[in-house]
Amino acid sequence: MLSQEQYSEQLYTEDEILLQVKQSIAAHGMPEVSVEPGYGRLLTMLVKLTRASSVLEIGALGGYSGICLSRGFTDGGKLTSLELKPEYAAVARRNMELAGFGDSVEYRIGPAMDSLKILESEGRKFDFFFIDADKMNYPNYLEYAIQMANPGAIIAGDNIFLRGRTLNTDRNGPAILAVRQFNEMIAKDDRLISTLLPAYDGLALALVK
Ligand SMILES: C[S@@+](CC[C@H](N)C(=O)[O-])C[C@H]1O[C@@H](n2cnc3c(N)ncnc32)[C@H](O)[C@@H]1O
Repeated sequence: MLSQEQYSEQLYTEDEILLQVKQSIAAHGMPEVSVEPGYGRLLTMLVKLTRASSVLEIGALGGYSGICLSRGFTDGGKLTSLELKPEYAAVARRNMELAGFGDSVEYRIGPAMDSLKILESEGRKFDFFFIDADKMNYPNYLEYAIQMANPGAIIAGDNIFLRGRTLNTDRNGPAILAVRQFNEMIAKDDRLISTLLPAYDGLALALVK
């Protein structure tokens, strides 16, 4: 029997551009940990719904989520994408160009915490955040996002269940503790209106009041 996610996905026709992104990720020996297609479509919808024009992505990989986010832009928009590895950012940039978004993306290479500090010092503000990088820093990324949010901004955080490890009380490694802390912040912080979506590996969604 199909899982709920498999059932949902087989209703959609293959997306040639996103398929090409996945092929390039494999060809470069990169890990295939792009956002799940259903959440990619949700990112497009949310950017469009909120008419977000400045989007910050933490974790570019091969550009899959960058394309999904950019597809939501209405009258122009800019994606700032933070990526640790220059070789991954190069693949992401190429894929963004092939998807027609080469002129609307800016990559900042290096540890995202360093890039965030610089962006904050530049006074940058964003309408939309997609957090999808090293889990240890999820609480730090969330705090930066809240600080750099325009009112009404959306924050999305992927993989909040860590393939079940978040729920396993016998597992208490630093990344797991950090994601639990992130989820509690999302749920309890008075500056946010939020929910957690449990499909796939879990997606946290918050609106900054
Ligand atoms: C799950 S993948 C991102 C997937 C991408 N958002 C997508 O859906 O297409 C995580 C990415 O975060 C990057 N990353 C890991 N640690 C990082 C850090 N400290 N700063 C910036 N990027 C980091 C990895 O190199 C990897 O490309």
